[in-house]
Amino acid sequence: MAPDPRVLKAFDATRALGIPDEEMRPVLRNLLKVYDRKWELIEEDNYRTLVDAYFEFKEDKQAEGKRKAPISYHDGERPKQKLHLEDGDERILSSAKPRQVLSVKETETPPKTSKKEISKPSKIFKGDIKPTTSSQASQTRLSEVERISKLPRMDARNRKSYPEKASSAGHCEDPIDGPSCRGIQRKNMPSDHRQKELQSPRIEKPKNMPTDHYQKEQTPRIEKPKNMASEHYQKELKTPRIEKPKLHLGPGSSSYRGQSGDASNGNIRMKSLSSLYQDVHQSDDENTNSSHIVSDITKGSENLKISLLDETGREELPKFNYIPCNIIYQSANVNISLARIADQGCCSDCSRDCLSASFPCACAQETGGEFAYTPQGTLREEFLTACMSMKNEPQDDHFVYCQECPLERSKNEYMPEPCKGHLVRKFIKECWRKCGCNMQCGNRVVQRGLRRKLQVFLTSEGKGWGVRALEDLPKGCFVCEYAGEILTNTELYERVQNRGNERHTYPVTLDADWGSEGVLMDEEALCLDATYNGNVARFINHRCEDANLIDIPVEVETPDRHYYHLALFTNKSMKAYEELTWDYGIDFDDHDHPIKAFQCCCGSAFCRDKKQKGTRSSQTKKPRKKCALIE
Ligand SMILES: C[S@@+](CC[C@H](N)C(=O)[O-])C[C@H]1O[C@@H](n2cnc3c(N)ncnc32)[C@H](O)[C@@H]1O
Repeated sequence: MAPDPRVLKAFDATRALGIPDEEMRPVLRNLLKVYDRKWELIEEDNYRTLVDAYFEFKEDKQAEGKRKAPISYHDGERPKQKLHLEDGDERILSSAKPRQVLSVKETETPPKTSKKEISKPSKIFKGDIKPTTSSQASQTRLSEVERISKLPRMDARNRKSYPEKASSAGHCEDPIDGPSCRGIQRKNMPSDHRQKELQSPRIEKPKNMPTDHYQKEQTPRIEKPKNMASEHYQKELKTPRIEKPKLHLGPGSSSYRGQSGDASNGNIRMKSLSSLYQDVHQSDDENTNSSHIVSDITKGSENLKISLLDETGREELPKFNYIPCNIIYQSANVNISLARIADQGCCSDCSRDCLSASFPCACAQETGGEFAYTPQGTLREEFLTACMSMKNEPQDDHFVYCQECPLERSKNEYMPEPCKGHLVRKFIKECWRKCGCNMQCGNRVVQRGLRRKLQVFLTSEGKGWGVRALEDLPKGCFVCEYAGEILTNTELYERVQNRGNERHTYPVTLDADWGSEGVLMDEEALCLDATYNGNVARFINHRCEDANLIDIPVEVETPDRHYYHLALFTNKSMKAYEELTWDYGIDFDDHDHPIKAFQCCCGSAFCRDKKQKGTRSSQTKKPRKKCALIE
C-alpha cells in the first residue's frame, strides 16, 4: 500500500528539525489515536502539536530513565505538553495584542551613555550639532511602558487634513507641500503620491565599525541545498538527539535581566542562546557530528516559534537577546500619542475590516487612495512593483534633491558636494488604535507580527547564520519586521566606539525623515541596532540586487517619518528552505568609507563586490544605490 501522503508530509516537517522518522513514527501513531485521526489538529502550526508531543515523549523517557519501547499514552489521554488548541488560543490572544514600542529599563540596558556623552557631537554625520533639547534630556529616564509624550508635536512634520474617505483609488487630492519641506526640493514628484514629507531611503554606515573577519573564522559545514527534496536531505543529515527546551525566560525573570549584558570597559557581554535556553545540542552516540538546535529563539515572544539549526554543531550559538518589537534604548525621541494623530489621519468611523469597505478609508491616503495590502494579506502587485522599481531601477523622477545633503556632509563636512538626489520612499500606513476597525482589519499586517514559519540556520557560503522559511511563501507576503533598540545616532556612535572587534553589528538608520527635516542632528536622527537586542531579521544576510526580500517603511503609531517600522516582504514567490536575503545597499566600491565592508559571498550574478572573483561582468553591474548598511 502506498504510504499516506499526510504521514510523509508530517515526517518531512519533523525531519527538518532533525527528528528521525523512526522516533517520530510511534509519537505520530499515538497522536492520531488520541486525536481520532483529526489530521488538521496535528498539521496546524507546522505540526507544532506533534513536535511538542515528541519532546514530551523524550522528556518522559529521560525522566523515567528506562524503556526502549515506543511512546504510549493511555488511551484517550492527551500529552501533558501544552497542546495545539491551547496554543492556538494563545496565538489568537497574542495576535490581538498590538505590538508596542517599549522603552528599555536602564537596569536592563547596556552600555549606559551619560548625558554628557549624548550631547557630544557624533561623528557619524558631521552636521552642525544643536544642543540637546530639554524634552530630549527629560527622556533620558524612561519607564517600561509605551511612551506617551507630554507635548504633542503638531509641527511641520504632521499630516495635513485630508478627506476621511478618498473619492476613489488613485485620486488623492492632497496638495503637495513645497516650501514647508525645509532644505529640500522635490523634482518630478509622482502625482499619485501624497507624501508631503520627502523621504530619503538611506541606511548609513556608522563610522569606525569593526572590520568583519567572520569568513576567516568559518568552519566547513553541511547545509541543506536549496530546494532539495527532504528525503534526499535526510540522508545527508546527522540525526541529532533532541531534548525539549527546559527554560523559557521572560521579561522580569532575573536571568532575563542578566542576559541583557553588562558594560565593562564599554563592551557588552551577552550570554549565548545555549546558556539561555539550555536547548538541544546533543551529539550522536559517539559524541561526534552533533547538531545544534534551539527550538525557539524567541523565548515565546512571537506568534510562532523560530528554531535555530546548526547541522555541524560547530558554530557558537549567537549571543543576543530576542525582542519581538522595537525598544527605545535611552534617548530616542519617539513621540507616540493619540493627540498627534489627527481625526482626519485615521479612520475612527470605520468598523471591522477597512479592506472590505466600499471606499478606501483615510488610512489608504498614504498609498494613493488604495491600500497597500490585498484581502489575502500580501502587498498589492502595483505597490510592490513601485517599491521594487525605486529600489532596483532608481530613476530621476523618484528623486529628491537636498539643499544641504546629510550624506554629502558626512563625506565632506566643510565643502559638501551638491546632493546627488535620493529616492522618495514609499510608505505603508496601517490602521491603528484611534481607528474604528478591529485587529483583523486587512490594513493591519505588520503590527500583527509573524505569520510565517521561519528558521535561523547556518549557511554554507561563509555568511554565518541566515534565515529561511519552512514553508512556501507567496510574492508580497510580510516576513518580519527589522526590530532592535531605537538609538539616536549619537548613541550608536558611542556604542560602535566600544564594540571593539565584534564580528557582526546590526545597525540600520531610520532616515526617511531627513527629507522633511533638512539635516537632522545626530541627537535626533534615529537608528535601529539589533546587535544586542533584536529579532529574527538580524540574521538575514545580504544579497546584491536580486535579493528576495524588500524593506518597506511602515507607519503605525507615529504620524511622521521620524520613527517608523521597517518591514521585510517577499518580492517573489519562494519555496520552503530558500534563504531569505535582503540588499543592504552597501557600496563595496567605497574604499574611503571608514567601515570596511565584508567580503560579499552572496553568489548573485549582479554582485557588486569586485573582490569576488568571476561573479560579475561589467554588463551585469547595476548602478549603486545608497540605502542600507548592516555589517
Ligand atoms: C545582519 S548580519 C546577518 C547575520 C549574520 N550572518 C550572522 O551570522 O549573525 C550581517 C553580517 O552577516 C554577514 N553577511 C551578510 N551577508 C553576507 C554576504 N552576502 N556575504 C558575506 N557575509 C555576509 C556579514 O558578516 C555581515 O556583517
